Amino acid sequence: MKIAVLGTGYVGLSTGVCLSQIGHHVTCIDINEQKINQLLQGISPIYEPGLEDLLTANMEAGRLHFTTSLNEALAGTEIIVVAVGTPQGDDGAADLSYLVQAAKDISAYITSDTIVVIKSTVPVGTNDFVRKMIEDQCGFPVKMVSNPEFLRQGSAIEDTMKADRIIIGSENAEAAGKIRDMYQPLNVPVILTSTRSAEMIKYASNAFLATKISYINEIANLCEAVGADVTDVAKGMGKDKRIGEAFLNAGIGYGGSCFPKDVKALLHTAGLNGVEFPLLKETIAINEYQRKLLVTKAVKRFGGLKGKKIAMLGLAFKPETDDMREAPSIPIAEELTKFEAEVVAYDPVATENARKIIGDKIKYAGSIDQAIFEADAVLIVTEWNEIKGMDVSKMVEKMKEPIIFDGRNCLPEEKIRACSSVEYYPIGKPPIII
Ligand SMILES: NC(=O)c1ccc[n+]([C@@H]2O[C@H](COP(=O)([O-])OP(=O)(O)OC[C@H]3O[C@@H](n4cnc5c(N)ncnc54)[C@H](O)[C@@H]3O)[C@@H](O)[C@H]2O)c1
Ligand SMILES: O=c1ccn([C@@H]2O[C@H](COP(=O)(O)OP(=O)(O)O[C@H]3O[C@H](CO)[C@@H](O)[C@H](O)[C@H]3O)[C@@H](O)[C@H]2O)c(=O)[nH]1
Repeated sequence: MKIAVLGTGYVGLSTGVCLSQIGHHVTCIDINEQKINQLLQGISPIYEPGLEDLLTANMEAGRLHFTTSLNEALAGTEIIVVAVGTPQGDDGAADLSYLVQAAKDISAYITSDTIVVIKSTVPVGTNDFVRKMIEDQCGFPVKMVSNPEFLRQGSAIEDTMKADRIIIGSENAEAAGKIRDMYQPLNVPVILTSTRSAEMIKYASNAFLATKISYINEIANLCEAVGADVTDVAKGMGKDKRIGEAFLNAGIGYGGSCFPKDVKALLHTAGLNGVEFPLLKETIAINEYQRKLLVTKAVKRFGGLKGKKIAMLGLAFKPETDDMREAPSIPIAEELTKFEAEVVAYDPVATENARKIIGDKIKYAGSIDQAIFEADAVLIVTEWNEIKGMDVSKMVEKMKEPIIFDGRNCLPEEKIRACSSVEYYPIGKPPIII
């Protein structure tokens, strides 16, 4: 099939690459010329494992193209997949301005055969609204499909190629059938729904996962108070198939480009429709508390942080991505500097993106060793393999004081116990002090 993907960000690019990998002819369009120029040279503008190899292979096979020209991409195209950003607006609602612009852009190229697929995460009713907008311009009925995306950054390719399910929401059975055929080579279970249910499935899934994280974080805080170990508790809970083991890792809260904004957007939709949804308000409040927990603990341990050298290990919102959107490292850096600590941070790939957001109020190191040298304490913020795998005994020897606050419970206990002197403060577990 001939497919155009509008927006080559984390979702659009991964989708475009995977659709070409299963044999379709895909043209990806973006308004960002710099991105398209990089992509035309076979260079991925984002760090995403496995993406660049598939990108170059499919470009060489002639199935994957990039352009900034709508005409080049859309003329004669059967399927247009819209994957532009829907960031958080000032009032918590999803900002649909990129989507509205995209709808205007594509209107001129739509025929009665074209199927418009909205992959961006959009509030319930948006597909209907966009359809009406395009129909007003075109003057004939337009085929719309809501096809929300569930990939995670850091495993985008695997999540797309081996998805748990594909949601296809449409009021047009023929269009839904065609999109099902588009995905057929993936051999993934497909669920057909109305557009409104498809839109709701996306928000309900993200809000549920975010709530699961806030729940385990609250259990972790209680574990700390009563002397239990949240890792054991989560393991014991997760073995119950009705609960499941995934998303029970306690830590410094959820971040990223999706959970924070999508929970707020769902709450906004609830408010517009007269539904209180206090559960979601609590999910957000717990997360806000959790994001600053490492600093709260450090302040308590030292009785103040003025002049203390604090090493932050990890900046990206999760490992295997360079994305800094809503990363817990941002409020942590802010709090630390508010307490007048001297902060030196290290991240294997996100440093340049972090610098654009956090700026020069903290220093950036080129290695773990450089960051931790003569530090009064280490704060583990992102559980990169390099950080999990570090030699803790050697590390603490290079610090001024051997104090570690592990925001991801990612250092193996045996490595801590092998240290001759250490103070190790995990989340939701008893500290180890040697
Ligand atoms: N990032 C994720 O892991 C993820 C996962 C599932 C769903 N989503 C949803 O998918 C959507 C896209 O997210 P993202 O993280 O890929 O965003 P992103 O910001 O990385 O990418 C969006 C891209 O769209 C481009 N764009 C904006 N307007 C355009 C236009 N009129 N024409 C062509 N290109 C245009 C931008 O230049 C940018 O490159 C959002 O709705 C998000 O909520 C994201
Ligand atoms: O047990 C856990 C699992 C995750 N997190 C945190 O939660 C956030 C989100 O992590 P993850 O879900 O792995 O990454 P995302 O790429 O943000 O993916 C989420 O958001 C996407 C955008 O909507 C969806 O497509 C995915 O299904 C959904 O998992 C990160 O800050 C993680 O550190 C935890 O604190 N504990």
